[in-house]
Amino acid sequence: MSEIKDYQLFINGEWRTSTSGETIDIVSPSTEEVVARVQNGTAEEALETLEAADKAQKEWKKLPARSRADLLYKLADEIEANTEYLAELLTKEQGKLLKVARFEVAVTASFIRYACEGARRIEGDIIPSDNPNEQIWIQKVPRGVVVAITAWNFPLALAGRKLGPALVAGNTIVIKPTSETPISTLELGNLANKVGIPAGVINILTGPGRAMGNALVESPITKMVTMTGSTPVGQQIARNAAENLTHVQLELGGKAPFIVFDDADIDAAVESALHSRFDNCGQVCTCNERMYVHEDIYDVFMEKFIAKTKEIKVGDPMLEETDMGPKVNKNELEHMEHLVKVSVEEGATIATGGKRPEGAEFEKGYWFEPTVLTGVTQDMTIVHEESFGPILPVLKFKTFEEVIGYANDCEYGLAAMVFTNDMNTIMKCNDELEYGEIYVNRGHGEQHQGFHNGYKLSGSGGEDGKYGFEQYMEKKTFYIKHKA
Ligand SMILES: NC(=O)C1=CN([C@@H]2O[C@H](COP(=O)(O)OP(=O)(O)OC[C@H]3O[C@@H](n4cnc5c(N)ncnc54)[C@H](OP(=O)(O)O)[C@@H]3O)[C@@H](O)[C@H]2O)C=CC1
Ligand SMILES: O=C(O)[C@@H](O)[C@@H]1OC[C@H](O)[C@H]1O
Repeated sequence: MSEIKDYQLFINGEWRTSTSGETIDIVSPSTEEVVARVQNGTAEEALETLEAADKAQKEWKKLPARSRADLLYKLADEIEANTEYLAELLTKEQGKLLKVARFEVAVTASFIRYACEGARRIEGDIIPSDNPNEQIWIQKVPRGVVVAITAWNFPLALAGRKLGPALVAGNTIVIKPTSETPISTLELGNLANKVGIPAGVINILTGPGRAMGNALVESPITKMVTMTGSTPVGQQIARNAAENLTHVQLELGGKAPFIVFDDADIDAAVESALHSRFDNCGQVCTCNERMYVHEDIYDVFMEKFIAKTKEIKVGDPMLEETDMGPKVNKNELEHMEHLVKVSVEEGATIATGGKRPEGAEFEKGYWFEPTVLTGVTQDMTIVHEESFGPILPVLKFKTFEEVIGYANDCEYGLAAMVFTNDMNTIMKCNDELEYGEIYVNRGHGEQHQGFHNGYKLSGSGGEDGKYGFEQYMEKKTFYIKHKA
């Protein structure tokens, strides 16, 4: 049994035990052991934190953006300097491979550094007026207090992705990590104090979204909510924020199609399809959630793909040789079993996987085999419901029109992946696929300078890059008339 660490709320630069007297156990997905306890914060503590963040923002926004960035560069350096410690916490709380957890820590620092590069690019406009002796200035100004609500699959990176641009723009932030995986995020509080980020600029509160989350979203002090998570919760947040017309930025669910045309580089497509489905146990928003393979190459493709899938080593995420760890919790594991059951009932065939692995090492933990379903038709549940796990339904197609129709037959619109070497096909996919992010001849994986933008029920507002940075600022228009 490993040591159980108790965490507190991080409010206005101080660690505080909640007056609720209640804690939430954080359970390792690999062992089912309690690895930490976090506070179940109260609505009163949410309000107190928002007030502290609001007060701190009045001073924080006066700092030159470059000075704000200097402090955040130091935070990024500290995150990097604590890679092993933070990575082990991520593996403990989320079950991700230690090598992927190290990548997540690096990405967290990288998200923050990328935001810091924007400190000298907060540009406005000076526009000539129709009136004599008058100018029009449009300035970009911070919104105020930003509430950031994050999901469990990349908890630390999602926090960095939001706090970076929020703080460089001159806002302060209250982060509410998911109750599933909050501990690596909570550690940011210690690092913020260490590098001298002023009290109240970064705050971290824990507690169930329906209580703590609601309290933060519904307050008029909150001037922006940025949330990453499921579509139903995103919709609820949008409803709760509507009362104050609070600006909301949502990164939600997905059901990415992975399309392999008959002229694709088959080996490259197999490799990308494999990683885009099974990395992080399939818990990535842009994952290959359904695969369409042209009938002319289906047999040769699937022989290679299924063989590679069977080679995936499921096991202890702390070990270098492991390829895939567990699902994050019991509910998610049971959701996998449910999806396979429904798929088979609807006529699908399990080509490989489909159940919990056997063996002493899998007695405890939320393990599921990498699963490929064939004989799938477009009307099946698994083609439309997000699995967010290691289950891949595969369908055949004949024509371009047919597969585009299948791909767009979806309530989500986050990401799509396409393998072809034909430029006309690529351009037609760009024109016709209803997705905010399209990957051509490669698997998923955003870059900071891009724009992570979900269509339809996959979100609103978008994140990353210059357009994501813009979300964290308001515009102020200034009409200035002077004496002739
Ligand atoms: N588009 C993207 O970039 C990404 C999308 N996702 C999506 O996230 C989902 C999985 O993540 P998961 O954490 O389960 O998502 P959830 O939607 O269950 O939770 C997301 C966050 O919202 C909080 N929350 C829940 N209810 C409310 C509420 N009423 N008001 C405010 N906050 C609330 C949760 O807190 P708590 O857990 O404490 O209740 C959590 O911090 C998948 O659908 C996946 O597609 C995941 C990663 C990236
Ligand atoms: O949120 C996700 O699932 C992805 O956007 C993921 O989060 C951080 C990584 O950089 C992305 O792969």
